Amino acid sequence: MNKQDEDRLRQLEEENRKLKDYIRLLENKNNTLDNTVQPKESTNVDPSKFYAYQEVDKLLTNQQISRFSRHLLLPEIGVKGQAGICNGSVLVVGAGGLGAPCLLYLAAAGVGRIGIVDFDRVDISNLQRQVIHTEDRRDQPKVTSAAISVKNLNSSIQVDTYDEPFETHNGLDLVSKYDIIVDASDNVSTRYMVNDACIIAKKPLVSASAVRFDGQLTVYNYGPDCPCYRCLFPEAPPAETVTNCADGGVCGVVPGIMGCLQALQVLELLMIKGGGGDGLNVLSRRMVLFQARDTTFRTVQLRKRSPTCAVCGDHPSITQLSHMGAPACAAPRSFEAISSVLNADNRASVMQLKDVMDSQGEPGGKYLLLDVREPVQFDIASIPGAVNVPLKDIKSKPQQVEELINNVGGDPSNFPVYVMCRRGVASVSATKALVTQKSFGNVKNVDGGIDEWIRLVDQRFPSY
Ligand SMILES: Nc1ncnc2c1ncn2[C@@H]1O[C@H](COP(=O)(O)OP(=O)(O)OP(=O)(O)O)[C@@H](O)[C@H]1O
Repeated sequence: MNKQDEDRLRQLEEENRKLKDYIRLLENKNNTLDNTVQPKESTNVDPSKFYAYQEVDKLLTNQQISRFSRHLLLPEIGVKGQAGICNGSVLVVGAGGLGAPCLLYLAAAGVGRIGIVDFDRVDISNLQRQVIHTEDRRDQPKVTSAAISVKNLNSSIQVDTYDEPFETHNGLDLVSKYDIIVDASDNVSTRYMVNDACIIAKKPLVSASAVRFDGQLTVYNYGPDCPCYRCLFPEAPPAETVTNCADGGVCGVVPGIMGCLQALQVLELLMIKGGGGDGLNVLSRRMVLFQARDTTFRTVQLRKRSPTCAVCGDHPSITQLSHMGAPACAAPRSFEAISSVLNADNRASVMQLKDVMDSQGEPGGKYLLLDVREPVQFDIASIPGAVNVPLKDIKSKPQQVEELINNVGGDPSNFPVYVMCRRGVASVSATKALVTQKSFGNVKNVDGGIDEWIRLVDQRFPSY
Protein backbone atom coordinates (compact mmCIF):
# COMPACT_ATOMS: atom_id res chain seq x y z
CA MET A 1 0.00 0.00 0.00
CA ASN A 2 1.47 3.39 -0.90
CA LYS A 3 1.66 6.33 1.46
CA GLN A 4 -1.33 8.07 -0.11
CA ASP A 5 -3.54 4.97 0.32
CA GLU A 6 -2.34 4.53 3.90
CA ASP A 7 -3.26 8.12 4.71
CA ARG A 8 -6.65 7.74 3.05
CA LEU A 9 -7.30 4.53 4.99
CA ARG A 10 -6.38 6.21 8.26
CA GLN A 11 -8.62 9.12 7.39
CA LEU A 12 -11.53 6.78 6.61
CA GLU A 13 -11.02 4.86 9.83
CA GLU A 14 -11.06 8.11 11.76
CA GLU A 15 -14.23 9.23 9.96
CA ASN A 16 -15.86 5.88 10.64
CA ARG A 17 -14.98 6.10 14.30
CA LYS A 18 -16.50 9.57 14.53
CA LEU A 19 -19.59 8.47 12.65
CA LYS A 20 -20.02 5.48 14.97
CA ASP A 21 -19.82 7.80 17.97
CA TYR A 22 -22.29 10.10 16.35
CA ILE A 23 -24.70 7.25 15.57
CA ARG A 24 -24.44 6.09 19.17
CA LEU A 25 -25.22 9.61 20.30
CA LEU A 26 -28.27 9.80 18.05
CA GLU A 27 -29.42 6.36 19.16
CA ASN A 28 -29.38 7.65 22.72
CA LYS A 29 -31.33 10.70 21.60
CA ASN A 30 -33.89 8.49 19.78
CA ASN A 31 -34.26 6.26 22.77
CA THR A 32 -34.95 9.28 24.90
CA LEU A 33 -37.71 10.31 22.55
CA ASP A 34 -39.15 6.81 22.66
CA ASN A 35 -40.73 6.60 26.12
CA THR A 36 -40.67 2.82 26.16
CA VAL A 37 -36.88 2.79 26.21
CA GLN A 38 -34.85 4.12 29.07
CA PRO A 39 -32.35 6.78 28.00
CA LYS A 40 -28.80 5.53 27.86
CA GLU A 41 -26.17 7.68 29.45
CA SER A 42 -24.07 9.27 26.77
CA THR A 43 -20.42 8.33 27.12
CA ASN A 44 -17.99 11.14 27.22
CA VAL A 45 -19.01 12.43 23.77
CA ASP A 46 -19.42 16.13 23.40
CA PRO A 47 -22.07 16.92 20.73
CA SER A 48 -20.39 20.21 19.92
CA LYS A 49 -17.58 18.22 18.32
CA PHE A 50 -19.87 16.99 15.58
CA TYR A 51 -20.76 20.11 13.73
CA ALA A 52 -19.20 18.47 10.68
CA TYR A 53 -22.13 16.06 10.57
CA GLN A 54 -24.93 18.61 10.71
CA GLU A 55 -25.62 17.67 7.09
CA VAL A 56 -26.51 14.14 8.22
CA ASP A 57 -29.44 15.48 10.16
CA LYS A 58 -30.89 17.08 7.07
CA LEU A 59 -30.62 14.10 4.74
CA LEU A 60 -31.77 11.32 7.07
CA THR A 61 -33.97 11.23 10.14
CA ASN A 62 -32.48 9.96 13.37
CA GLN A 63 -34.49 6.76 13.03
CA GLN A 64 -33.08 6.22 9.58
CA ILE A 65 -29.56 6.78 10.85
CA SER A 66 -30.04 4.13 13.52
CA ARG A 67 -31.75 1.70 11.19
CA PHE A 68 -29.25 1.96 8.35
CA SER A 69 -26.13 2.50 10.45
CA ARG A 70 -24.36 -0.51 8.95
CA HIS A 71 -24.81 1.03 5.51
CA LEU A 72 -23.69 4.45 6.69
CA LEU A 73 -20.44 2.99 7.92
CA LEU A 74 -19.49 2.06 4.37
CA PRO A 75 -17.77 4.95 2.61
CA GLU A 76 -19.22 3.76 -0.72
CA ILE A 77 -22.73 4.28 0.64
CA GLY A 78 -22.46 6.99 3.28
CA VAL A 79 -25.20 9.40 4.16
CA LYS A 80 -25.80 10.60 0.62
CA GLY A 81 -26.03 7.08 -0.76
CA GLN A 82 -28.49 6.00 1.94
CA ALA A 83 -30.53 9.15 1.43
CA GLY A 84 -30.66 8.26 -2.27
CA ILE A 85 -32.04 4.85 -1.32
CA CYS A 86 -34.55 6.25 1.16
CA ASN A 87 -35.80 8.86 -1.29
CA GLY A 88 -35.84 6.47 -4.24
CA SER A 89 -38.69 4.60 -5.87
CA VAL A 90 -38.59 1.24 -7.65
CA LEU A 91 -41.13 -0.74 -9.67
CA VAL A 92 -40.70 -4.52 -9.58
CA VAL A 93 -42.48 -6.39 -12.39
CA GLY A 94 -43.17 -9.90 -11.10
CA ALA A 95 -43.33 -11.05 -7.48
CA GLY A 96 -42.06 -14.55 -8.25
CA GLY A 97 -38.67 -16.26 -7.99
CA LEU A 98 -36.60 -13.16 -8.80
CA GLY A 99 -38.99 -10.55 -7.43
CA ALA A 100 -39.30 -12.21 -4.01
CA PRO A 101 -35.69 -11.78 -2.80
CA CYS A 102 -35.27 -8.53 -4.70
CA LEU A 103 -38.29 -6.96 -2.98
CA LEU A 104 -37.21 -8.13 0.46
CA TYR A 105 -33.73 -6.64 0.13
CA LEU A 106 -35.05 -3.39 -1.33
CA ALA A 107 -37.42 -3.05 1.60
CA ALA A 108 -34.75 -3.95 4.12
CA ALA A 109 -32.42 -1.37 2.59
CA GLY A 110 -35.11 1.28 3.01
CA VAL A 111 -36.14 2.10 -0.57
CA GLY A 112 -38.75 4.82 0.05
CA ARG A 113 -41.45 3.67 -2.36
CA ILE A 114 -41.80 0.24 -3.92
CA GLY A 115 -44.33 -0.68 -6.59
CA ILE A 116 -45.18 -4.37 -7.13
CA VAL A 117 -47.00 -5.52 -10.25
CA ASP A 118 -48.14 -9.13 -10.75
CA PHE A 119 -51.43 -10.72 -11.82
CA ASP A 120 -50.82 -14.16 -10.35
CA ARG A 121 -51.96 -15.92 -7.15
CA VAL A 122 -49.70 -17.75 -4.69
CA ASP A 123 -49.44 -21.43 -5.58
CA ILE A 124 -47.94 -24.18 -3.43
CA SER A 125 -45.31 -24.84 -6.15
CA ASN A 126 -44.09 -21.22 -5.78
CA LEU A 127 -42.95 -21.66 -2.18
CA GLN A 128 -39.85 -23.66 -3.15
CA ARG A 129 -38.23 -20.35 -4.15
CA GLN A 130 -40.59 -17.40 -3.77
CA VAL A 131 -39.61 -16.74 -0.17
CA ILE A 132 -41.73 -13.61 0.15
CA HIS A 133 -44.91 -15.76 0.15
CA THR A 134 -46.08 -18.14 2.86
CA GLU A 135 -48.22 -21.28 3.16
CA ASP A 136 -51.13 -19.42 4.73
CA ARG A 137 -51.27 -17.02 1.76
CA ARG A 138 -52.01 -19.68 -0.85
CA ASP A 139 -54.41 -18.40 -3.52
CA GLN A 140 -53.96 -14.79 -2.37
CA PRO A 141 -52.81 -12.26 -4.98
CA LYS A 142 -49.02 -12.32 -5.07
CA VAL A 143 -48.88 -8.53 -4.79
CA THR A 144 -50.87 -8.62 -1.53
CA SER A 145 -48.75 -11.39 -0.08
CA ALA A 146 -45.53 -9.63 -1.12
CA ALA A 147 -46.72 -6.31 0.31
CA ILE A 148 -47.46 -7.95 3.68
CA SER A 149 -43.93 -9.40 3.88
CA VAL A 150 -42.34 -6.15 2.77
CA LYS A 151 -44.30 -4.12 5.30
CA ASN A 152 -43.51 -6.61 8.07
CA LEU A 153 -39.86 -6.08 7.31
CA ASN A 154 -39.98 -2.30 7.03
CA SER A 155 -43.19 -0.53 7.98
CA SER A 156 -41.85 2.91 7.17
CA ILE A 157 -41.75 2.51 3.39
CA GLN A 158 -44.60 3.06 0.95
CA VAL A 159 -45.75 0.01 -1.02
CA ASP A 160 -47.99 0.35 -4.08
CA THR A 161 -49.59 -2.85 -5.37
CA TYR A 162 -50.89 -3.50 -8.88
CA ASP A 163 -52.81 -6.77 -9.06
CA GLU A 164 -52.80 -6.80 -12.85
CA PRO A 165 -50.48 -7.72 -15.70
CA PHE A 166 -47.89 -5.26 -16.94
CA GLU A 167 -49.43 -4.73 -20.35
CA THR A 168 -49.40 -2.54 -23.43
CA HIS A 169 -52.16 -0.27 -22.02
CA ASN A 170 -50.70 0.35 -18.52
CA GLY A 171 -46.95 -0.28 -18.90
CA LEU A 172 -45.83 3.24 -19.73
CA ASP A 173 -47.94 4.76 -17.01
CA LEU A 174 -46.57 2.33 -14.40
CA VAL A 175 -42.95 2.85 -15.39
CA SER A 176 -43.23 6.62 -15.42
CA LYS A 177 -44.11 6.69 -11.70
CA TYR A 178 -40.78 5.19 -10.54
CA ASP A 179 -37.04 5.98 -10.69
CA ILE A 180 -35.80 2.47 -11.45
CA ILE A 181 -37.53 -0.56 -12.97
CA VAL A 182 -36.81 -4.21 -12.19
CA ASP A 183 -37.79 -6.89 -14.66
CA ALA A 184 -38.44 -9.98 -12.53
CA SER A 185 -40.88 -11.55 -14.97
CA ASP A 186 -40.52 -14.86 -16.73
CA ASN A 187 -41.60 -14.41 -20.34
CA VAL A 188 -40.39 -12.86 -23.54
CA SER A 189 -43.40 -10.69 -24.25
CA THR A 190 -43.14 -8.93 -20.87
CA ARG A 191 -39.39 -8.47 -21.33
CA TYR A 192 -39.92 -6.55 -24.57
CA MET A 193 -42.74 -4.46 -23.11
CA VAL A 194 -40.78 -3.52 -19.98
CA ASN A 195 -37.69 -2.77 -22.06
CA ASP A 196 -39.58 -0.55 -24.50
CA ALA A 197 -41.40 1.26 -21.70
CA CYS A 198 -38.09 1.99 -19.96
CA ILE A 199 -36.54 3.37 -23.15
CA ILE A 200 -39.57 5.53 -23.93
CA ALA A 201 -39.82 6.80 -20.33
CA LYS A 202 -36.00 7.05 -19.97
CA LYS A 203 -35.67 4.77 -16.92
CA PRO A 204 -32.82 2.42 -16.05
CA LEU A 205 -33.88 -1.23 -16.19
CA VAL A 206 -32.39 -3.94 -13.99
CA SER A 207 -33.09 -7.20 -15.74
CA ALA A 208 -32.44 -10.82 -14.74
CA SER A 209 -33.56 -14.31 -15.59
CA ALA A 210 -33.17 -17.72 -13.98
CA VAL A 211 -34.03 -21.17 -15.19
CA ARG A 212 -32.75 -24.61 -14.21
CA PHE A 213 -29.23 -23.94 -12.81
CA ASP A 214 -28.48 -20.77 -14.80
CA GLY A 215 -28.92 -17.09 -14.13
CA GLN A 216 -28.27 -13.86 -16.07
CA LEU A 217 -28.19 -10.25 -14.99
CA THR A 218 -27.61 -6.86 -16.60
CA VAL A 219 -28.65 -3.21 -16.42
CA TYR A 220 -30.16 -1.72 -19.56
CA ASN A 221 -30.56 1.91 -20.52
CA TYR A 222 -27.91 3.29 -18.19
CA GLY A 223 -24.65 4.93 -19.14
CA PRO A 224 -23.06 5.74 -22.50
CA ASP A 225 -23.58 3.32 -25.40
CA CYS A 226 -25.61 0.97 -23.18
CA PRO A 227 -27.66 -1.39 -25.36
CA CYS A 228 -31.28 -2.24 -24.61
CA TYR A 229 -32.85 -5.71 -24.64
CA ARG A 230 -34.05 -5.09 -28.19
CA CYS A 231 -30.52 -4.11 -29.37
CA LEU A 232 -29.34 -7.55 -28.22
CA PHE A 233 -32.44 -9.47 -29.31
CA PRO A 234 -34.18 -7.59 -32.15
CA GLU A 235 -36.42 -10.61 -32.87
CA ALA A 236 -38.36 -12.65 -30.31
CA PRO A 237 -37.12 -16.25 -30.20
CA PRO A 238 -39.53 -18.96 -31.45
CA ALA A 239 -41.88 -19.88 -28.60
CA GLU A 240 -40.81 -23.55 -28.60
CA THR A 241 -37.17 -22.57 -27.84
CA VAL A 242 -38.05 -20.66 -24.66
CA THR A 243 -38.01 -22.70 -21.45
CA ASN A 244 -39.87 -21.52 -18.38
CA CYS A 245 -39.59 -22.74 -14.80
CA ALA A 246 -42.92 -24.60 -14.98
CA ASP A 247 -41.64 -26.78 -17.83
CA GLY A 248 -37.85 -26.75 -17.45
CA GLY A 249 -37.66 -26.57 -13.65
CA VAL A 250 -35.45 -24.25 -11.59
CA CYS A 251 -33.17 -24.76 -8.62
CA GLY A 252 -34.81 -22.43 -6.08
CA VAL A 253 -31.62 -20.76 -4.87
CA VAL A 254 -30.68 -19.60 -8.39
CA PRO A 255 -33.44 -16.97 -8.75
CA GLY A 256 -32.72 -16.16 -5.09
CA ILE A 257 -29.15 -15.23 -5.99
CA MET A 258 -30.11 -13.39 -9.16
CA GLY A 259 -32.91 -11.48 -7.40
CA CYS A 260 -30.46 -10.38 -4.69
CA LEU A 261 -28.06 -9.19 -7.40
CA GLN A 262 -30.92 -7.22 -8.96
CA ALA A 263 -31.54 -5.55 -5.60
CA LEU A 264 -27.83 -4.72 -5.39
CA GLN A 265 -27.89 -3.02 -8.81
CA VAL A 266 -30.98 -1.03 -7.86
CA LEU A 267 -29.35 0.16 -4.64
CA GLU A 268 -26.20 1.19 -6.49
CA LEU A 269 -28.27 3.17 -8.98
CA LEU A 270 -30.19 4.89 -6.19
CA MET A 271 -27.04 5.65 -4.21
CA ILE A 272 -25.45 7.25 -7.24
CA LYS A 273 -28.63 9.19 -7.92
CA GLY A 274 -28.47 10.48 -4.34
CA GLY A 275 -24.90 11.67 -4.80
CA GLY A 276 -23.22 8.72 -3.05
CA GLY A 277 -22.07 5.39 -4.45
CA ASP A 278 -18.38 6.38 -4.73
CA GLY A 279 -16.37 3.65 -6.41
CA LEU A 280 -19.44 1.56 -7.36
CA ASN A 281 -19.70 0.36 -10.96
CA VAL A 282 -23.21 -0.34 -12.17
CA LEU A 283 -23.46 -3.41 -14.40
CA SER A 284 -24.26 -1.60 -17.63
CA ARG A 285 -22.88 -2.88 -20.97
CA ARG A 286 -21.89 -6.04 -19.12
CA MET A 287 -23.82 -9.20 -18.34
CA VAL A 288 -23.21 -11.55 -15.42
CA LEU A 289 -23.76 -15.23 -16.14
CA PHE A 290 -24.18 -17.44 -13.09
CA GLN A 291 -23.83 -21.20 -13.38
CA ALA A 292 -24.90 -23.03 -10.25
CA ARG A 293 -23.69 -26.52 -11.22
CA ASP A 294 -20.09 -25.55 -10.53
CA THR A 295 -20.77 -22.20 -8.81
CA THR A 296 -19.17 -19.90 -11.38
CA PHE A 297 -19.81 -16.28 -12.24
CA ARG A 298 -18.70 -14.94 -15.61
CA THR A 299 -19.01 -11.35 -16.82
CA VAL A 300 -19.25 -10.73 -20.54
CA GLN A 301 -18.99 -7.39 -22.31
CA LEU A 302 -22.12 -6.48 -24.24
CA ARG A 303 -22.08 -4.83 -27.64
CA LYS A 304 -22.83 -1.11 -27.94
CA ARG A 305 -26.31 0.32 -28.40
CA SER A 306 -27.45 -0.43 -31.93
CA PRO A 307 -28.13 2.72 -33.99
CA THR A 308 -30.71 0.70 -35.95
CA CYS A 309 -32.57 -0.55 -32.85
CA ALA A 310 -36.33 -0.15 -33.31
CA VAL A 311 -36.78 1.42 -29.89
CA CYS A 312 -33.50 3.07 -28.79
CA GLY A 313 -31.89 3.52 -32.21
CA ASP A 314 -31.29 6.77 -34.04
CA HIS A 315 -34.66 6.60 -35.81
CA PRO A 316 -36.94 4.60 -33.53
CA SER A 317 -40.05 3.09 -35.06
CA ILE A 318 -41.47 1.94 -31.71
CA THR A 319 -43.05 4.68 -29.64
CA GLN A 320 -45.86 2.63 -28.11
CA LEU A 321 -45.87 -0.73 -26.33
CA SER A 322 -46.80 -3.82 -28.28
CA HIS A 323 -46.61 -7.60 -27.87
CA MET A 324 -43.78 -9.79 -29.08
CA GLY A 325 -45.22 -13.27 -28.68
CA ALA A 326 -48.27 -14.24 -26.63
CA PRO A 327 -49.25 -11.88 -23.78
CA ALA A 328 -47.98 -13.15 -20.42
CA CYS A 329 -51.37 -13.56 -18.81
CA ALA A 330 -53.26 -14.88 -21.85
CA ALA A 331 -54.90 -18.25 -21.24
CA PRO A 332 -52.65 -20.97 -22.67
CA ARG A 333 -54.01 -22.67 -25.81
CA SER A 334 -56.48 -25.31 -24.74
CA PHE A 335 -55.55 -28.96 -25.22
CA GLU A 336 -58.67 -29.33 -27.36
CA ALA A 337 -57.27 -26.75 -29.78
CA ILE A 338 -53.88 -28.45 -29.74
CA SER A 339 -55.23 -31.97 -30.36
CA SER A 340 -57.71 -30.83 -33.01
CA VAL A 341 -54.95 -31.13 -35.63
CA LEU A 342 -55.29 -34.93 -35.31
CA ASN A 343 -57.94 -37.14 -36.99
CA ALA A 344 -60.70 -38.32 -34.69
CA ASP A 345 -59.35 -41.90 -35.09
CA ASN A 346 -56.09 -40.79 -33.54
CA ARG A 347 -57.61 -39.26 -30.44
CA ALA A 348 -58.91 -40.64 -27.13
CA SER A 349 -60.18 -38.91 -24.01
CA VAL A 350 -58.80 -39.77 -20.56
CA MET A 351 -62.19 -41.39 -19.79
CA GLN A 352 -61.80 -43.66 -22.82
CA LEU A 353 -58.33 -44.64 -21.63
CA LYS A 354 -59.78 -45.35 -18.17
CA ASP A 355 -62.48 -47.60 -19.73
CA VAL A 356 -59.78 -49.53 -21.60
CA MET A 357 -57.78 -49.92 -18.38
CA ASP A 358 -60.88 -51.02 -16.45
CA SER A 359 -61.87 -53.61 -19.07
CA GLN A 360 -58.45 -54.89 -20.19
CA GLY A 361 -56.28 -54.37 -17.13
CA GLU A 362 -53.01 -52.48 -16.91
CA PRO A 363 -51.25 -51.56 -20.16
CA GLY A 364 -48.89 -54.24 -21.45
CA GLY A 365 -50.07 -57.36 -23.28
CA LYS A 366 -53.19 -55.99 -25.02
CA TYR A 367 -52.34 -52.36 -25.57
CA LEU A 368 -49.45 -49.99 -25.00
CA LEU A 369 -49.48 -46.77 -22.98
CA LEU A 370 -46.58 -44.66 -24.19
CA ASP A 371 -45.59 -41.84 -21.82
CA VAL A 372 -43.54 -39.41 -23.92
CA ARG A 373 -42.43 -37.07 -21.09
CA GLU A 374 -38.75 -36.65 -20.24
CA PRO A 375 -37.51 -39.41 -17.89
CA VAL A 376 -37.03 -36.88 -15.07
CA GLN A 377 -40.77 -36.17 -15.18
CA PHE A 378 -41.72 -39.84 -15.62
CA ASP A 379 -39.78 -40.53 -12.41
CA ILE A 380 -41.95 -38.04 -10.50
CA ALA A 381 -45.05 -40.16 -11.07
CA SER A 382 -46.50 -42.31 -13.82
CA ILE A 383 -49.57 -44.42 -14.57
CA PRO A 384 -48.93 -48.09 -13.71
CA GLY A 385 -47.92 -50.09 -16.78
CA ALA A 386 -46.99 -46.99 -18.85
CA VAL A 387 -43.73 -47.22 -20.80
CA ASN A 388 -41.50 -44.14 -21.00
CA VAL A 389 -40.22 -43.26 -24.47
CA PRO A 390 -39.43 -39.51 -24.58
CA LEU A 391 -40.73 -37.51 -27.53
CA LYS A 392 -37.28 -36.98 -29.04
CA ASP A 393 -36.69 -40.77 -29.12
CA ILE A 394 -40.07 -41.37 -30.73
CA LYS A 395 -39.10 -38.96 -33.47
CA SER A 396 -35.55 -40.27 -33.98
CA LYS A 397 -36.11 -43.99 -33.30
CA PRO A 398 -39.75 -44.94 -33.90
CA GLN A 399 -38.64 -48.57 -34.33
CA GLN A 400 -38.28 -48.64 -30.52
CA VAL A 401 -42.05 -48.61 -30.32
CA GLU A 402 -42.30 -51.40 -32.88
CA GLU A 403 -39.93 -53.48 -30.76
CA LEU A 404 -42.05 -52.90 -27.66
CA ILE A 405 -45.10 -54.21 -29.52
CA ASN A 406 -43.19 -57.16 -31.01
CA ASN A 407 -41.93 -58.06 -27.52
CA VAL A 408 -45.51 -58.73 -26.37
CA GLY A 409 -46.32 -60.64 -29.56
CA GLY A 410 -48.41 -57.84 -31.07
CA ASP A 411 -48.71 -56.64 -34.64
CA PRO A 412 -47.87 -52.91 -34.93
CA SER A 413 -50.36 -52.49 -37.78
CA ASN A 414 -53.33 -52.97 -35.42
CA PHE A 415 -51.92 -53.03 -31.85
CA PRO A 416 -53.52 -50.19 -29.83
CA VAL A 417 -51.00 -47.55 -28.75
CA TYR A 418 -52.11 -44.72 -26.43
CA VAL A 419 -49.76 -41.74 -26.28
CA MET A 420 -49.68 -39.48 -23.25
CA CYS A 421 -47.67 -36.56 -21.80
CA ARG A 422 -48.09 -33.90 -19.12
CA ARG A 423 -50.41 -31.42 -20.80
CA GLY A 424 -51.31 -33.00 -24.12
CA VAL A 425 -48.85 -31.02 -26.26
CA ALA A 426 -45.79 -33.26 -26.70
CA SER A 427 -48.06 -36.29 -27.11
CA VAL A 428 -49.71 -34.67 -30.14
CA SER A 429 -46.28 -34.36 -31.81
CA ALA A 430 -45.46 -37.95 -30.87
CA THR A 431 -48.78 -39.21 -32.23
CA LYS A 432 -48.22 -37.32 -35.47
CA ALA A 433 -44.71 -38.81 -35.75
CA LEU A 434 -46.03 -42.36 -35.27
CA VAL A 435 -49.03 -41.95 -37.55
CA THR A 436 -46.79 -40.88 -40.42
CA GLN A 437 -44.90 -44.20 -40.03
CA LYS A 438 -46.88 -46.68 -42.14
CA SER A 439 -46.12 -49.52 -39.72
CA PHE A 440 -48.46 -48.20 -36.97
CA GLY A 441 -52.18 -48.63 -37.61
CA ASN A 442 -53.84 -47.88 -34.26
CA VAL A 443 -52.26 -44.89 -32.46
CA LYS A 444 -54.31 -42.57 -30.22
CA ASN A 445 -53.29 -39.38 -28.47
CA VAL A 446 -54.70 -39.08 -24.94
CA ASP A 447 -56.15 -35.55 -25.06
CA GLY A 448 -55.08 -33.25 -22.23
CA GLY A 449 -52.55 -35.73 -20.83
CA ILE A 450 -51.85 -36.14 -17.14
CA ASP A 451 -53.40 -32.78 -16.20
CA GLU A 452 -56.72 -34.02 -17.58
CA TRP A 453 -56.21 -37.46 -16.01
CA ILE A 454 -55.85 -35.77 -12.62
CA ARG A 455 -58.90 -33.58 -13.22
CA LEU A 456 -61.30 -36.30 -14.37
CA VAL A 457 -59.94 -39.68 -13.30
CA ASP A 458 -57.49 -39.72 -10.41
CA GLN A 459 -57.05 -36.76 -8.09
CA ARG A 460 -54.47 -38.69 -6.08
CA PHE A 461 -52.02 -38.52 -8.97
CA PRO A 462 -49.51 -35.81 -7.89
CA SER A 463 -49.74 -32.57 -9.80
CA TYR A 464 -46.48 -30.72 -10.44
N1 LIG B 1 -46.70 -9.13 -17.75
C1 LIG B 1 -46.60 -9.41 -16.45
N2 LIG B 1 -47.12 -8.58 -15.54
C2 LIG B 1 -47.03 -8.83 -14.22
N3 LIG B 1 -46.44 -9.93 -13.72
C3 LIG B 1 -45.90 -10.80 -14.58
C4 LIG B 1 -45.96 -10.59 -15.98
N4 LIG B 1 -45.35 -11.65 -16.58
C5 LIG B 1 -44.95 -12.47 -15.60
N5 LIG B 1 -45.28 -11.97 -14.40
C6 LIG B 1 -45.04 -12.55 -13.07
O1 LIG B 1 -43.66 -12.79 -12.92
C7 LIG B 1 -43.49 -13.83 -11.97
C8 LIG B 1 -42.38 -14.72 -12.45
O2 LIG B 1 -42.14 -15.65 -11.45
P1 LIG B 1 -41.52 -17.08 -11.71
O3 LIG B 1 -40.56 -17.00 -12.81
O4 LIG B 1 -40.98 -17.56 -10.42
O5 LIG B 1 -42.74 -17.96 -12.24
P2 LIG B 1 -44.17 -18.39 -11.67
O6 LIG B 1 -45.13 -18.12 -12.77
O7 LIG B 1 -44.47 -17.78 -10.34
O8 LIG B 1 -43.99 -19.95 -11.40
P3 LIG B 1 -44.03 -21.21 -12.39
O9 LIG B 1 -43.40 -20.76 -13.69
O10 LIG B 1 -43.24 -22.24 -11.67
O11 LIG B 1 -45.47 -21.56 -12.53
C9 LIG B 1 -44.81 -14.54 -11.81
O12 LIG B 1 -45.36 -14.27 -10.54
C10 LIG B 1 -45.67 -13.95 -12.93
O13 LIG B 1 -47.03 -13.86 -12.60
